[in-house]
Amino acid sequence: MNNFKEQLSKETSCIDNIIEKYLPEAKGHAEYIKSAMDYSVEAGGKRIRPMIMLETYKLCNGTNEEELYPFMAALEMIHTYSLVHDDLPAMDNDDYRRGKLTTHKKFGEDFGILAGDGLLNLAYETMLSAIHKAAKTGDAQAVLRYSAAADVIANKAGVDGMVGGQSLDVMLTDKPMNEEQLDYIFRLKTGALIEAAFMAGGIIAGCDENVTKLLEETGYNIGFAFQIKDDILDVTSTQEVLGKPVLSDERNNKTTYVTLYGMEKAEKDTADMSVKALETLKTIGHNEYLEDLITMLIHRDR
Ligand SMILES: CC(C)=CCC/C(C)=C/COP(=O)(O)OP(=O)(O)O
Ligand SMILES: C=C(C)CCOP(=O)(O)OP(=O)(O)O
Ligand SMILES: [Mg+2]
Ligand SMILES: [Mg+2]
Repeated sequence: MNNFKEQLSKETSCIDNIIEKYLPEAKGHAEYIKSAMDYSVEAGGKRIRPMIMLETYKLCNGTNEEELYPFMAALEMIHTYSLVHDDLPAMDNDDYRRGKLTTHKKFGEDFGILAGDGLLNLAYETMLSAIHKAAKTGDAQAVLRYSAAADVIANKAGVDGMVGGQSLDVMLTDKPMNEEQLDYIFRLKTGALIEAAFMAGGIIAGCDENVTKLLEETGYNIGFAFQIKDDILDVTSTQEVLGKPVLSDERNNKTTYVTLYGMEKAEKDTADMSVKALETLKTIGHNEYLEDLITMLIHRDR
């Protein structure tokens, strides 16, 4: 595990460097919004989505890592935009994220909204540009793989994915929530992008539809467990460790996995879903680092 921690910190900074290259240079008339976009992404974050994409690519025997970079950056941009908007006064109204002031607190609410818009659009610009580049070289197979990955990412981020999950989450704030509704919210607001990370890594490596299905299933279990753990940490951690306010769910009168099922079941289900994910993954192949990463996610403290 110590070796894993070292590798994790190295890989996280590698991914930081990869993402940075796709961010805008803050200058000209759009300097302020570009600074807000850069600030939001560069504030930090665990980078687990691009990391999962990269490690799944390796698991599926991908051989040219660089082809994945625009898609890794795009997924982190989409994730970051979602956090910037989630923190807005109209939604969770949080002042801290990733150990720093939230984007709207630092740049104003107008630029919190615009920075999110800018990041979401930049994600598609980045993926389309990679697809166009492959088309120009005449590599039809690459165009097919890249466009299939972009299609999955777009769907999982959209109204039948993350946006849909967040919408029900917002609608049921201050209202009672049943198990089926909580399931829908967890599967979509958090699970969908994690599913996209696993699937896009596999698709770009060239895996077939059966493996893509297994990767989606893996992503579902990890994503769900990840959100349960987020609910647990909201009541057990501290702002210093988390980098974002604790007890945010309680303040917003939100039903969480912990309030609905209790802490004991929350802990157990996190562990069980993570084991399920590892079992599915093992039917595809072996990547020790990815397996350690999954185990780390349920034991994480931030
Ligand atoms: C379309 C949008 C805006 C999507 C946001 C999706 C999302 C997972 C937000 C964070 O959830 P959370 O509020 O439970 O987590 P945190 O504790 O990190 O704020
Ligand atoms: C989906 C959820 C629970 C929001 C936070 O995601 P992360 O915990 O991955 O946030 P960062 O590390 O990217 O800040
Ligand atoms: Mg929220
Ligand atoms: Mg929130």
